[in-house]
This record gives sequence, structure tokens and C-alpha cells, in this order.
Amino acid sequence: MSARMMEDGVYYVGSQDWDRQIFDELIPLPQGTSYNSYLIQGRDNTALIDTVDPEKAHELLKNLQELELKIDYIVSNHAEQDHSGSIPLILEEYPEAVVVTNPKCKELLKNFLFIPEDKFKTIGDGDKISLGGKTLEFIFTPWVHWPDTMVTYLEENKMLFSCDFFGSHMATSQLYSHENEEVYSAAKRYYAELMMPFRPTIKNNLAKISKRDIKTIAPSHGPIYSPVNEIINLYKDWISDETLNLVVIPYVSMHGSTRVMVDHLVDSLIKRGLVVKPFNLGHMDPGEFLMSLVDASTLVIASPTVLTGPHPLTVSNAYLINLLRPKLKYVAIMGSFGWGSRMEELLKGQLSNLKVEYLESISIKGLPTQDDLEKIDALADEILKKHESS
Ligand SMILES: Cc1cc2nc3c(=O)[nH]c(=O)nc-3n(C[C@H](O)[C@H](O)[C@H](O)COP(=O)(O)O)c2cc1C
Repeated sequence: MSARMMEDGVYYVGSQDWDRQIFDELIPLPQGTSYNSYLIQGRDNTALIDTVDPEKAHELLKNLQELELKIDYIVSNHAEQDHSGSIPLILEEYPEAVVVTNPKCKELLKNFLFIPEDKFKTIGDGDKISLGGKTLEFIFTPWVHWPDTMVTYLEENKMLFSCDFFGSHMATSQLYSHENEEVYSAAKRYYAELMMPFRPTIKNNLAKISKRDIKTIAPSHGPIYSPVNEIINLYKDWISDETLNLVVIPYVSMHGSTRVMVDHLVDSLIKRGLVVKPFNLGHMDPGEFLMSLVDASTLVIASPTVLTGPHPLTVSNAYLINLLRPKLKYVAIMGSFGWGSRMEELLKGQLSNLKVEYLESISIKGLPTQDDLEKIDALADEILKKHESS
């Protein structure tokens, strides 16, 4: 994508990555992604806000060359390489530029990219730099999602350059959220995959940045938000303690017995008026699964026993759930085994970060009998009771 003027003296100079399919070797990208970089031209000085993934450095450079401007400052909001990785190249091309960042980000940039000490201008929380008619304020937002994360506020334009905060993985020719409503679902996916563990710090930092009058939020991935109310309200909702009347059931079944249990539970919950989302861990979109955990009240993990413990797919997903710390209220474990199992004990040990109430587990030898199915109905009754009371 070529450089695009957003407002007088503010340009989009980033890159759309239409082809990228996976991020961090972990997160599938059904809509690609973008690395957003912005150029702000003041009367006296020019600042580049973040760069792009090194894979796309040539596009950033082309966009900057089109504009034929000098660069005095490269503001680095966050040291992760998808934003900072092209800084060394930009420093080579624009040797007069200095990297403006906070002390934590500076240390990381030195470690990741070998940027020399004399290339930095270190700023503190709330510090400002005037470019001449354009004033940049730096607001530290630690742990959204790394210790170094900060945002940059352009006072005159009421624009917040939020880096990963409010980001979405989406390649699109439509630069603004009002042109592409899909951004809100992509932003929820991004929140679920990256931001969910940082709910408490997001809460504080949202309050901190909300003290500014913000007309536009320009993140470093995905479309730009203008107006900003909808994304801010969605974030408030996601980080709140409120959960929905939703039961999420990740399951695995090798020979069908656990599957019979899951199918019965799904029917039983639907009959009781609950919303249910089953996910076959062997065939699911992990992003959809994690999005469902943003709002769910109850998680029921269903797995057969394999070599005394849960199936390895269950183990890896339980590990991820524990890291992401969704705001679940209730968890139940169920599954089929052959002769002896430690699945319940091992899974509970894996989920130690979750502040949840455990409902009674259901372990069944082989294929469920009529009695076993009644136990599953009793679990559905219990879930309904819990949801009604909370
Ligand atoms: C590779 C493998 C290892 C197993 N290990 C155990 C075990 O350690 N303990 C046990 O009780 N059952 C074990 N089983 C038996 C399964 O737990 C049992 O067949 C169960 O009913 C499978 O549920 P499913 O039909 O949902 O796959 C094992 C099965 C397989 C295929």
C-alpha cells in the first residue's frame, strides 16, 4: 500500500500483509495482518511512529521515499519486532534520526536489534515532544501486553497511536473502521489471543488514556478507529467481570465415547435454554475457541484418558487456557476411560491460574450407559442453576 494522507501532516506509511497465515508461530491469521506505521510532519520536525515487520521493510521505505521528508524521530511504542524490526534499516537510510522510547523498550531494542546507545532519546511517562504545531505525548501503558508498551498521543489531532492496544489482525484496503465493520470481530480475536491475560492492567491503562480527548485510535495492526466509542466500549465489556450465559466445551474423542457424552451435554444444555459452543480440538479454529472464552461463564473440558492423563490435545489447550486466564466462573471435567485415570487431578493442576468453582466431574468407563447420561443431565441442571444465580 502506498503512503496515504490521513489528516493534514499525518500519513499512513505502513504495510498490509495479505499472505501471512500465522503469527508468533501460534496464532492463525484468517484475514492476514497489517503493520501500521505513521508519519507525522510538524513545522520543524518529522516523527515516524513505529515501523513494520522486517519482511515488509522495503514497503515502508518506498512509502517514506515517496513523501520526500526527513525523519528526526522514530517513536518506538513497543519493542516487538513486528513494529521495531525495521528501525535499523530506517536508521541507515535516515542517519540523522533518533529512536524515541521509554527505558524498558530501549533495553529490549538494544537486545533484539543491537541499536547503539547513542541512537536513543529516552522519555518518561507524560513527556512531550513538539514537532512544531504537532505535539506528541508519551503515555506508558505497561503490560498491554509487554512491560515496555506505551502509546503516543498527538494532541492537536486528538489521535492516539496505540500500537498493539486495540489492534486487530486484518489486511484491508479500507483504512478506517467505519469502512469495514469486520474489524470489531477481528479485534475480539486479537484481544482473546494476546490481551486477555492482561485484563487488570488494561483496566488501569484504559482509565489512564481515557483522560485524553481521543477522536481517532490508530493501532499498529488492523484498521484505524474513528469514531472510537465502539472499540472502547467493547474493550470495557471484555475486561469487565461480566460473563454471558454461555458454556464452552472443548473436546477430543478417539473412539467416540467422549463424543457421545459431549453430544448429550450439548443437547441437554440447549434444552435448558443455555448457549453452547462445542469445539473439537482436533479440527477447530483456535481463534474462534479463544474468542468464546472472552465471555463464557462455564467451561466443560471433555477428554478421553491417554496413558493415565488427558489426551495431549487437551493438555496443550488447557495449558493455553491457563496462560490466557479467561474470566470463567465454573469449570467441569468429563471423559471416558478404560481401566484407570488421573485425568481430573492432572487437568485441575494445569488450570491453577483460574479463579473458578469446579462442578462435579464425570468419568465414565467406556461408552456411556443410560445412568451415565442422566449424570450428564444433572451436570446441565447444575450449570443452569449456577448461571441463574450469578
Ligand atoms: C493410546 C491410548 C492410551 C490409553 N491409555 C489409557 C489409560 O492410561 N488409562 C485408561 O483408563 N484408558 C486408557 N485408554 C483407553 C481410553 O481412555 C478409552 O478407550 C476411552 O473410552 C476412549 O474414549 P474415546 O472413545 O472418547 O476416545 C487409552 C487409549 C488409547 C488409544
